[in-house]
Amino acid sequence: MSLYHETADFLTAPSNAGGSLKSRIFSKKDLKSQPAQVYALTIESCKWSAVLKEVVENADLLRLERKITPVLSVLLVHDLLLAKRGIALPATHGLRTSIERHKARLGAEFTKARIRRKLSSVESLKAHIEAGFEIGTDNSEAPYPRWIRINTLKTSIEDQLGTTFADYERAATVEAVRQRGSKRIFIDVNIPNLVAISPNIDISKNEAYKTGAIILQDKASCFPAYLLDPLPEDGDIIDTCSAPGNKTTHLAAILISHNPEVDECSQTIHAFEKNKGRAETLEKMVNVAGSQTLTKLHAGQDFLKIDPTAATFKNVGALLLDPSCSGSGIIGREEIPELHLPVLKQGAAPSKNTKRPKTLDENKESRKRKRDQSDAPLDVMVDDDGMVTAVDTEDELKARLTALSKFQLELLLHAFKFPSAQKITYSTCSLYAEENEEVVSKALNSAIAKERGWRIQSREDQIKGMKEWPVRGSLDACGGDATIAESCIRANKGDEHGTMGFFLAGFVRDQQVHGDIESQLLRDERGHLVRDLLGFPVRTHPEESGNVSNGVAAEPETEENNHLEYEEEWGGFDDATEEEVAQPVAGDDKLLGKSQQSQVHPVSKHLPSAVKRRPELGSQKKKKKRKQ
Ligand SMILES: C[S@@+](CC[C@H](N)C(=O)[O-])C[C@H]1O[C@@H](n2cnc3c(N)ncnc32)[C@H](O)[C@@H]1O
Repeated sequence: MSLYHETADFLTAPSNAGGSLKSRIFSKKDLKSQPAQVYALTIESCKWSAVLKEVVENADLLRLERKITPVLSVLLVHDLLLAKRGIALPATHGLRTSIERHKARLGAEFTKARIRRKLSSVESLKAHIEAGFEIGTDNSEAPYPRWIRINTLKTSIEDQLGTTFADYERAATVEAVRQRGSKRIFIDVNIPNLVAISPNIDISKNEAYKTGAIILQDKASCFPAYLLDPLPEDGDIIDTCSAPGNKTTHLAAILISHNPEVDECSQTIHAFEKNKGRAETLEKMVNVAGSQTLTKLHAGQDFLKIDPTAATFKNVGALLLDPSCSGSGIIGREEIPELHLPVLKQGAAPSKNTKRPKTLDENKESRKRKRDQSDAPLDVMVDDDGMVTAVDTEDELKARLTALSKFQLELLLHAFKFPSAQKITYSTCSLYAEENEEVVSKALNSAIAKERGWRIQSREDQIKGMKEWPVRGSLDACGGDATIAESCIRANKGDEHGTMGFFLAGFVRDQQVHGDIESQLLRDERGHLVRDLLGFPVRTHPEESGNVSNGVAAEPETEENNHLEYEEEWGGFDDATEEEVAQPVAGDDKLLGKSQQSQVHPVSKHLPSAVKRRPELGSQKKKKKRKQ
């Protein structure tokens, strides 16, 4: 099948799959063409389709070439007129010859289309298209604006408003930027340094984008790093599942916002990414964003396999968990730019192979229908790692969600084990309660959470923008616990806030209260426990509390204490995890219904409840590394 037929299939297929357009194209196994070529042709042809529709209609191509469908005509005429190498088919191929024999006529109509727009050259027409001005026939609201995070490691919001966005009209609401054909900017009220611009504008060719000064990142995807808010006293940070790196680089920007002197910042972000290919993307993103000096990449490393008590992680005070999930909250088909299809002129008989072309209104209707169908049962699920799973039945969906949630819980329980950790965020871009509130409830009910004093970060203890965010967790999915539901943060796909579907919860603990025994134990240079003659671990300050045998008597013997010794003997083998994963589920709703909209609590003056701690890192060593 040719590049043109394969691309036409993506443009006309009903959208009942999750995942972004990109992931659907790149994960399609039997694609004959290069996925990158299919993706580029889809996007570019849509962008140019208003002009190409005019060209094809005025050249009367559909009447003259009955075998060419409206979608194929847009794709082929796009390449004939605009691609460097023309139509990517052999010179004798039927599709190519049926377009090329009208080359002169199509070229003349293209020139007329440009002149009608009062543009002096093809270059100025290109600039006009890139700026998104050609969506004028449709002023309807698009479901999503384009969210852009200003990367404060490289620039400031003031600089960007004066340069990249200098000629944008300022919008007071996010609704105002969603209007197609507009050129507006909205400054977000919840997340600092975040803006939304009109959806038709392609910013990817802009210098600020290419240099990493601005980063395309959905508003909801900015929630986790903002909620975690790593402060200097939080020490090092772990991003457990990092690629492609949106949240890793956001963490770095927040770190520096609290430590304006980059050289003075002694904190490290440990960025784990299990998949080596994705780790390469992560590295590129970290470099482009300018956060490489703050980030230690653990490429190809599985976070679940690291020892939380290792000396390298002894200063880790905060962890961000954004694990693989079903990806059901990802904005899928809606991201495809509007496609204008040519129609046959009145009176002309439709060609044999051409279904009656739809009018613009009909197209809008069918797109709306396709969007509405996105809640219908899935036949394929594309997760946010691009993994495709066939899901024909409710049982298959359930099995997939069970597997994902088991992994997600395991990850969260592993994060609870870091001795100095006091803050954790857990997030997914899934709409399913199984991967969200239910994971949170199971984690809170786990033995390790209770032993180590982990609790959910209440809404009133959350950072301002998250406390004020109105969409909260599902009460049903939290087993009727209003405090937990209120503490959970959700973002709905397709509501008035213009975000992707997302879930987030914060966990905190007070080190003084839980009296973490591990931090009181003496370790040798390799991080192994130092033991006395009887084999008991020795405390760092034996004069205060004696050895651990005394400590055990003073503190109740816990599974965790036993666990510590066990881990020492067996090199980190962890038998508690499976047991904890098997904890019963709180609440048995299978799929999440409507998100709960709650009243905003009065602004509390309380500090986040996690007790702060000074990092103990040798900053000299790091300063050297950064200068290299
Ligand atoms: C949802 S994506 C992360 C998105 C990322 N946080 C961002 O904002 O750009 C999940 C990533 O976690 C990686 N991953 C999954 N399991 C992992 C594990 N056990 N350890 C480290 N990385 C893991 C996947 O390969 C995938 O790249």
